[in-house]
Amino acid sequence: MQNLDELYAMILDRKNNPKKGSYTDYLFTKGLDKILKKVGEESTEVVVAAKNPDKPRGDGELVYESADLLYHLCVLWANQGVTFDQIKEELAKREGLMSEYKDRPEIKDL
Ligand SMILES: N=c1c2ncn([C@@H]3O[C@H](COP(=O)(O)OP(=O)(O)OP(=O)(O)O)[C@@H](O)[C@H]3O)c2ncn1[C@@H]1O[C@H](COP(=O)(O)O)[C@@H](O)[C@H]1O
Repeated sequence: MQNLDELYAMILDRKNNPKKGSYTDYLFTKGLDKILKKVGEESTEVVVAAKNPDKPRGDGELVYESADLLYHLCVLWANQGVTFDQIKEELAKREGLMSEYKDRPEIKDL
């Protein structure tokens, strides 16, 4: 079982100790533009999977594509020197934030 902490740690290890033939190493070697292209593609695939639950994997399609996106996001963070702890700290700062928006006007259809 691999949690996000472990996945990020493994990706960082690939960055610091390049392993020939590894897909993660391939992304780091290609660099930022390639990583951004993959994050963009995988984001779109998440959207398509959510809109088309009748794909071969059914609901599993969204799970599969979401995992792909999370992996590529972790590669982007590692490439840019952003730690997973920073992401968690940012999320933690937002705890309880919703109450600040309780008087926000209802969102109308765009
Ligand atoms: N979680 C992942 C993971 N998710 C997706 N992918 C790869 O992401 C790629 C996405 O598929 P695509 O068809 O979009 O891309 P592609 O055609 O293979 O390649 P390009 O389009 O990028 O040229 C696939 O090659 C997947 O294998 C991942 N590769 C690695 N991991 C994790 O990273 C670990 C180490 O992997 P390596 O770095 O390969 O040793 C693995 O054990 C996993 O835990």
